[in-house]
Amino acid sequence: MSTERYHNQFTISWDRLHRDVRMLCHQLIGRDFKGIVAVTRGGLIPAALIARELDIRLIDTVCIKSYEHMEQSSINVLKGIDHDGDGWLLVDDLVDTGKTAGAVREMLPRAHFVTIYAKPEGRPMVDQYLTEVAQDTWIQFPWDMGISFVEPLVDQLRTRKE
Ligand SMILES: O=P(O)(O)OC[C@H]1O[C@H](OP(=O)(O)OP(=O)(O)O)[C@H](O)[C@@H]1O
Ligand SMILES: O=c1[nH]c(=O)c2nc[nH]c2[nH]1
Ligand SMILES: [Mg+2]
Repeated sequence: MSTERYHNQFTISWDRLHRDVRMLCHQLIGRDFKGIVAVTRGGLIPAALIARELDIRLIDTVCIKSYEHMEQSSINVLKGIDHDGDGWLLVDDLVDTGKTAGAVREMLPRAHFVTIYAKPEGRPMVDQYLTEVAQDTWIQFPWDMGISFVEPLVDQLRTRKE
């Protein structure tokens, strides 16, 4: 872990993400949305999965950057949107400090805002989320990971002793 804020890691596999998104979709079924606005980049994959489950074809984006790995800087809006979100589903992967969500909420005050994961500081910013994660935990998403070889334990210990 490379910053002071995060002491634990919560690793999400593709399977887990897919299952969690589908569980959130169960809570959204029956609502009639005009379309989805995904918060790039993290919101794009949940948005695609939600669109498939709820049969939504109209998908727009707001493009925001604030983190460089685990370090947050000021919110940089690269692309906004020309409506207030009325009738739209707004999707991001997670809410952490809530700063990104705050900026997005200002742009789309009437949208129904969902995230898959929410940490306590940012939680009040969203209308709905699936799973709460502790504030000091970094959520490691599958698109930021790769499958790699792991040395057998005995070899790891031998290397450490040498
Ligand atoms: O609640 P906050 O503390 O503002 O953090 C949450 C935001 O941080 C991440 O995005 P990031 O800026 O890393 O960009 P990305 O979606 O392109 O990975 C994540 O996807 C959320 O959008
Ligand atoms: O991949 C991520 N995991 C997190 O826990 C997080 N918090 C803010 N931005 C984040 N990105
Ligand atoms: Mg993001």
